[in-house]
Amino acid sequence: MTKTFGGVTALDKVDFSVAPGRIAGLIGPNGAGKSTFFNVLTGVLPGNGGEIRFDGKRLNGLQPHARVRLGMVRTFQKIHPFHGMTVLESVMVGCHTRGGAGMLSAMLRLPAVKAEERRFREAAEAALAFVGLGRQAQAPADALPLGHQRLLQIACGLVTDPRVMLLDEPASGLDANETARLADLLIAIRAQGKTLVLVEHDMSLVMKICDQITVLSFGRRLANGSPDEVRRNPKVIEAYLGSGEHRA
Ligand SMILES: Nc1ncnc2c1ncn2[C@@H]1O[C@H](COP(=O)(O)OP(=O)(O)OP(=O)(O)O)[C@@H](O)[C@H]1O
Repeated sequence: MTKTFGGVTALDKVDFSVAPGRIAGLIGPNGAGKSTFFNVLTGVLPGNGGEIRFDGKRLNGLQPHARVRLGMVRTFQKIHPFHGMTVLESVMVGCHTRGGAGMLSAMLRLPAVKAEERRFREAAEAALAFVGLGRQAQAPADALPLGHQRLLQIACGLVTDPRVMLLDEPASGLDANETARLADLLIAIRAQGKTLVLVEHDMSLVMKICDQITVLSFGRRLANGSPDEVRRNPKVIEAYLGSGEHRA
């Protein structure tokens, strides 16, 4: 994958792959290209070169919602809860990416729509229970503390029944206990056979749960391998020490 912004090469022929049912970490100092990578992968930004394949299917040129329908969802570092909605309603919004009933049927409230809404509600309740927010279902979404907001984001992704989840700094702002709970949750999601790709600055979390780690630096792939291989790689140590971001 290659992506340029004017004269800046944010991604320079970055090679990345992850097998089903694995957790991949994408790390690198500030400005390394991690967010750009997610943006091109999800179709928010067009790439300038390269190819994206998902389960053998070429994704280049597909709109973001089409990629979600194929089973690729993303959570964002910045949280934008739906104002005026409950936690449960927020998760139900995500269900509409997999809904079958059309807009007209929805407006006429045909029986098929009611049945679908019931299915959405059940799926949303199951996703909330899975992330540990079952008891908060009726709370206003924007009143949740940050740790719960992050779990809500994950529930919103899970309810679409994705095959791959791209998580943008899921531990950002969490304390040690909340991060430990998040680690358990991500491992439980992997146990369901789902694939996770994690952009994260919390090195202890990345080292603990990732099966593989790719390190970006100045838009290039600096290293790729197991947590142990990456931790011992002198180029990685230098990139982090040089950036003053050594938080391992
Ligand atoms: N929309 C844009 N227009 C111009 N340059 C951009 C744009 N988005 C990113 N860049 C540049 O591309 C490079 C990679 O940025 P990116 O945000 O992808 O890095 P990052 O690894 O996600 O950083 P961080 O850890 O700080 O989020 C940087 O040099 C950045 O300034």
